[in-house]
Amino acid sequence: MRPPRTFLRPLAVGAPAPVTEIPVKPSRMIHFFDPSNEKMAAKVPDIAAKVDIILGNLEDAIKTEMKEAARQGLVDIAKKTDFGETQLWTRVNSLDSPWVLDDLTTLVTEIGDKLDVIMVPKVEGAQDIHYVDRLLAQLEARAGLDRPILVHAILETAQGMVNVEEIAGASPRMQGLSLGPADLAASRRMKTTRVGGGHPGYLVRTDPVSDDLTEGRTTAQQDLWHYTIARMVDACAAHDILPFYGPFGDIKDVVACEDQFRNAYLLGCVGAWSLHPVQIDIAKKVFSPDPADVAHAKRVVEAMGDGSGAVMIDGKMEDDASCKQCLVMLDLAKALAERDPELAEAYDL
Ligand SMILES: CC(C)(COP(=O)(O)OP(=O)(O)OC[C@H]1O[C@@H](n2cnc3c(N)ncnc32)[C@H](O)[C@@H]1OP(=O)(O)O)[C@@H](O)C(=O)NCCC(=O)NCCSC(=O)C[C@](C)(O)C(=O)O
Ligand SMILES: [Mg+2]
Repeated sequence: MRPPRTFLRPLAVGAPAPVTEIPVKPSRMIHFFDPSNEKMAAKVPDIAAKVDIILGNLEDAIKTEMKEAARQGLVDIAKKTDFGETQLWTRVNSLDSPWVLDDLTTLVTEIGDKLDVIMVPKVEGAQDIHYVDRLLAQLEARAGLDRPILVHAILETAQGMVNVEEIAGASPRMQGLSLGPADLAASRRMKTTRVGGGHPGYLVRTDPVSDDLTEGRTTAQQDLWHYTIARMVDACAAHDILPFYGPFGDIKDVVACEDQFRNAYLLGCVGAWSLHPVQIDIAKKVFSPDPADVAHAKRVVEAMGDGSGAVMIDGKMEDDASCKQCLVMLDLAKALAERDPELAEAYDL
């Protein structure tokens, strides 16, 4: 770890100064596309206008023989597209792969001025972030960039989970973390073959009511990812960076996707990945606060005046702490309303 006084110094001569705060922009969905797939790539300008973040994926899900085409495809798309307020991210190949050095070198040199965040997969500890941090500083200096590119890490190995706090605080570039449930399940030897979501075998059962152990006992499916998401959220909140749920692979099951996204939203995540256009509106719905919650939050904040003391609203006690909860809701609603006129109207902001 760098000592506090040097933490915010650029890591290369001529590199832009690190940011002191991670900008909090609408980030309800990170929409993945394959830049080597011409059909998908052709849809990028339209999709970019609908999403908060669009991400050109270079890692898993891109065939080995298409790795270079995907990298070049992303360069071409970024150069010719005006993304407006939508953030442009990429997921580069893993740090132990033969492609990542060219991914970083090419992307920062060619389109560094357009890239907001680089997602790094399979991060195992602070050392991985330190490697990317220094390399990005060198490349930014060479490209003459005037703002640093931020870094987002995917938690998808048991080691990454064990080191999640040090990863979150490894560099002022750290923008956030996402859960990678498929690689993480494999790394942990979990016995699920699904990409995120629940499993019917992971359940609790009520006690027996008779000697017949099968009689009258109900079960409830539990959330396989609760511990992991909660731990990731704490690491992010402690370091003032942003947590995201990752992918939900059962594209057809839009109902369970919404449930998984909502669990993550309630636990503190700011967004999730959309792998298919059908998941964009699910994320938009789930990660935009309910207008009724926003109206309640407004009432509490108004009733609390300077935010101290206690008041009764609809039979419930509200105090300094619940006022802070309401401010979290209201700050998010305001940020989204600035971007989305429909939400501004729904929230009356
Ligand atoms: C699932 C797939 C194969 C189904 O693709 P499909 O073509 O079979 O689906 P479709 O329903 O037939 O598609 C309808 C239309 O939508 C288009 N389309 C479809 N998807 C997209 C998209 N994302 N963006 C833009 N357009 C899209 C598609 O091209 C088609 O266009 P058309 O009507 O003109 O024919 C396809 O959606 C896809 O490849 N999605 C992205 C997959 C991906 O990025 N996976 C990696 C992230 S998850 C991961 O890595 C795990 C993790 C974190 O690492 C870990 O847990 O460890
Ligand atoms: Mg993965």
